[in-house]
Amino acid sequence: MAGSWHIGVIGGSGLYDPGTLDDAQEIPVASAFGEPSGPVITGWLAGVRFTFIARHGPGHRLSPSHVNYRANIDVLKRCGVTDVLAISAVGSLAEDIAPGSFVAVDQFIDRTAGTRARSFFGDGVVAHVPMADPVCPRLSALAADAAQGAGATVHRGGTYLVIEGPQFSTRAESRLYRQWGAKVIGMTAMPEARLAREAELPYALLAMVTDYDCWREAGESVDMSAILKVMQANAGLARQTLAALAQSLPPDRAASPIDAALDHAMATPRSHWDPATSARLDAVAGRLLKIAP
Ligand SMILES: CSC[C@H]1O[C@H](OP(=O)(O)O)[C@H](O)[C@@H]1O
Ligand SMILES: Nc1ncnc2[nH]cnc12
Repeated sequence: MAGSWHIGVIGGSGLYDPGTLDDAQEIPVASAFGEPSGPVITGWLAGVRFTFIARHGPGHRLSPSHVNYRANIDVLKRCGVTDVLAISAVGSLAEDIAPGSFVAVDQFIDRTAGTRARSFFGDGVVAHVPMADPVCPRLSALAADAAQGAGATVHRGGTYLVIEGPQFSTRAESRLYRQWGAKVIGMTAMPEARLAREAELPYALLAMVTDYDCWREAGESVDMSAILKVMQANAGLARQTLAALAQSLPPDRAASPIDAALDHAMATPRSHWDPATSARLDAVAGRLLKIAP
């Protein structure tokens, strides 16, 4: 069934506000999963609704390990977002992916420490969603086209290696990740992408390349001051990408298979759902809760 687009944007390092949105307002949205990273801003661009949240919060006070990824996705779902576009600063693991360019990521390798809450499920309601293709190809292509239209150099496809951080990698790690075929490295895409899938939200990630990490022979290492310079230049381009995306979205949003990701994922029959857990899942699994058990 076709409907309207409502794009949720998660702004990463350097992107702490969405730029000018028509009718922008901060809306109070509480999550059953705790505090989101910061204010939720909603508004319009070219007649398309956008709702924005800054991943590290105002003033970048949350480290990658302390972002409440569940609350962020849950509040976007509660706002009625249909699709999530994540924007992230990353290091490049490939010579041809230069700082300043963008990568429309299509795969992830998760090397986080396992301490981040990475599922909405458990506690008496068990689900296993497929993650073989973690990125929505439609949203990713639209975002890549929009970034290109805004003037960015865009690489389509590439694996994002997610480390726990907050320290950058050692050279041995960085070189190992290249052997694994990863193209970019960052600290935040997991569990964000997993949670978006559980919430039946098509997810795409536009990675803004800020550095070459530390794998190159020349001996340079990653340096926050160099990263900050690239991030400042990229933030404007990211906002222009949102404007270009709004202009280019098809007028109607055709349904995506990801909108029904939970259909074949539930291990626990509805009759056995824990009542407290199902109350917390009123947004994430709201579609299933509306169907008679
Ligand atoms: C500022 S460099 C390290 C920092 O930037 C990235 O965050 P985000 O994905 O939110 O843009 C990276 O993952 C680290 O958290
Ligand atoms: N080299 C790098 N490693 C991890 N996260 C990053 N974010 C930006 N550059 C990065």
